[in-house]
Amino acid sequence: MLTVRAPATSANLGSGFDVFGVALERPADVIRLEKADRVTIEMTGAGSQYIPEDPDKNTVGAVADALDAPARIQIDKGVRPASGLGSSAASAAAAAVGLNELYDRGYSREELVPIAAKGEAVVSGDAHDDNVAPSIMGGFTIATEQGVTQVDADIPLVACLPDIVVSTRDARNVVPETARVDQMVETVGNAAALTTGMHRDDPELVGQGMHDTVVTPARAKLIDGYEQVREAALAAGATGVTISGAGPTVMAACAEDDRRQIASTMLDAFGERGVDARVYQTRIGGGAEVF
Ligand SMILES: Nc1ncnc2c1ncn2[C@@H]1O[C@H](COP(=O)(O)OP(=O)(O)OP(=O)(O)O)[C@@H](O)[C@H]1O
Ligand SMILES: N[C@@H](CCO)C(=O)O
Repeated sequence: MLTVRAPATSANLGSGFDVFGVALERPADVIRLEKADRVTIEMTGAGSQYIPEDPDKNTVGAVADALDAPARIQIDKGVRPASGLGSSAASAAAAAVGLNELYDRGYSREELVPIAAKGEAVVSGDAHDDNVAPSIMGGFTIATEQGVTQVDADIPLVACLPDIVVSTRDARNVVPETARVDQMVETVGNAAALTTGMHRDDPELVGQGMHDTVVTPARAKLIDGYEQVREAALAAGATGVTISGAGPTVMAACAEDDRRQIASTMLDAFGERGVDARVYQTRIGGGAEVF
């Protein structure tokens, strides 16, 4: 049996809607695979009771189809579904990397990105690459129609996951259809600052570049306590705060020394709203690993 660990990811980072993503050092999905006559899926772990084992409804089923690689697939979820931490993408990424190796298909990591994205299409209707790209390739990724650009980066992060469910499908329905030119100018500036910050491992520049006035305010309404948690994290030293992916996870960038304080402050702020939450003190990490 082959074992693959694929990390949770955070897409968008504010200014990079549907383009930017980072791999997180933790949490992660772990899947085990062996060749079989047909695809079967067994799920355990965080939120696994809510995830269909039917290959037509699970992200890994679409990936196995795309690679023509039937297998018995056991998935241990470290990433809760509908979290904003790329839960569905982590399984798809792990399956793409693992089945490519199991069946010796010979695809590069970059070539596996659109294959894993077929799994994402099963759950959200769209084959966007911004979670599967970092889960497969690690670091900071810029996914466009031209392909994926990857940069290794080291930025401390705090991911605070409230006990609220926001599906990607619902969160996409509230995205505004248009933006003003002044918002476009601001977004380009912030995205450029963030990209430069990733190259320099500079949490200040990354945090500054996470600011977004187009998509994030519309989605914040789906997350009870978002504004309070954001303000509390900034007051505790976060360099930037935004919604992770489609939410409800709230993501803060910070300096290493401030991470612990920011984590407890974010938990307290959700607690004051009566919302249970869990927090990951994490950082940008590597992509899927085969054992
Ligand atoms: N292997 C899988 N792992 C997780 N969720 C899956 C899987 N296969 C299918 N799903 C379904 O995908 C949905 C969760 O995916 P969704 O994209 O909404 O959340 P997410 O991946 O945590 O968030 P985001 O993409 O915003 O970071 C759930 O309805 C779940 O049942
Ligand atoms: N870019 C996507 C990521 C979620 O899968 C979104 O924010 O809708």
